[in-house]
Amino acid sequence: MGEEEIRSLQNARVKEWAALRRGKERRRRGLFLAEGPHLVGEALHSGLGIEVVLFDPRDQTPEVASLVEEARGKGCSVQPVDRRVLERVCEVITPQGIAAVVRIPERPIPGFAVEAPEEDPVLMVALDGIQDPGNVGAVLRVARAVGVAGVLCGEDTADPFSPKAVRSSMGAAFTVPIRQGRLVDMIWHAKGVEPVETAVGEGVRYDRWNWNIPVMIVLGNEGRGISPEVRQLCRGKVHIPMPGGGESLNVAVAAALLLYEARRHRGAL
Ligand SMILES: C[S@@+](CC[C@H](N)C(=O)[O-])C[C@H]1O[C@@H](n2cnc3c(N)ncnc32)[C@H](O)[C@@H]1O
Repeated sequence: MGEEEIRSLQNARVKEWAALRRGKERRRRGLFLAEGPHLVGEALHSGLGIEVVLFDPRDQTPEVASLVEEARGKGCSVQPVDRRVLERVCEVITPQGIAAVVRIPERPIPGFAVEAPEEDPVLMVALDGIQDPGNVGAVLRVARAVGVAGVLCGEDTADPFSPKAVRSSMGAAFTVPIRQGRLVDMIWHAKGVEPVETAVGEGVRYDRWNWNIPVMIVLGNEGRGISPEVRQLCRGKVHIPMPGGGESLNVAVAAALLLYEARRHRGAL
């Protein structure tokens, strides 16, 4: 193979990797990008399928060098690339010398297509039209900390595998079971799990709700809240009091308060 041919093949691969910055391409190929040493490390330690680890051999910190060694030891494909290739592929301005192309995980969600254990009532989260990937990532981060069974992301919710959501989840997107699709259909599918609406100033105070049953905390869009069609499926409504005033809480802050309260009620903290 001539040099010209090798260069054009390499260019085609770089184009394919860079295309993963687009949601449509991620879904079509079932792949996403983990950018920087922290996320590449999380991807390696979470046992995800790694297509290829890209690193800049001229900018190897000890952290990058040890990740490359670990990836090689696990039998992953490892590809040295120029710094400009990393910059072209990644969304962050400084990917710190390493990135990985990773397979989107499909982890089973108890109570959703697979049987849930009776002794530990399912705690799930549903995101209805959360637009900011930073908020989606922050919800995933708290969902992992609390130990939820899974997070359902409606089709109008920002992609949890976008570079920004993955970054703000700090790798929680790799381990929390996630499903993406039409939220109404997914709520129907989660049989025996009670969807609970969350809304400012409406329904029962969140610390007076019975969290000891299988429950799905439904969180709404940053502007309009939960859509009417999803509201219709909810069997209860809770709110977090805001005695100091303000229009509402940030959705990830609300998620944290609600999830920790549910866990505390179950005596699991
Ligand atoms: C920024 S708020 C949306 C505010 C929207 N204007 C409304 O009235 O629903 C985004 C989401 O965060 C959650 N949320 C925010 N503050 C809340 C509160 N005080 N009690 C319960 N949920 C809250 C709800 O899920 C809400 O749909």
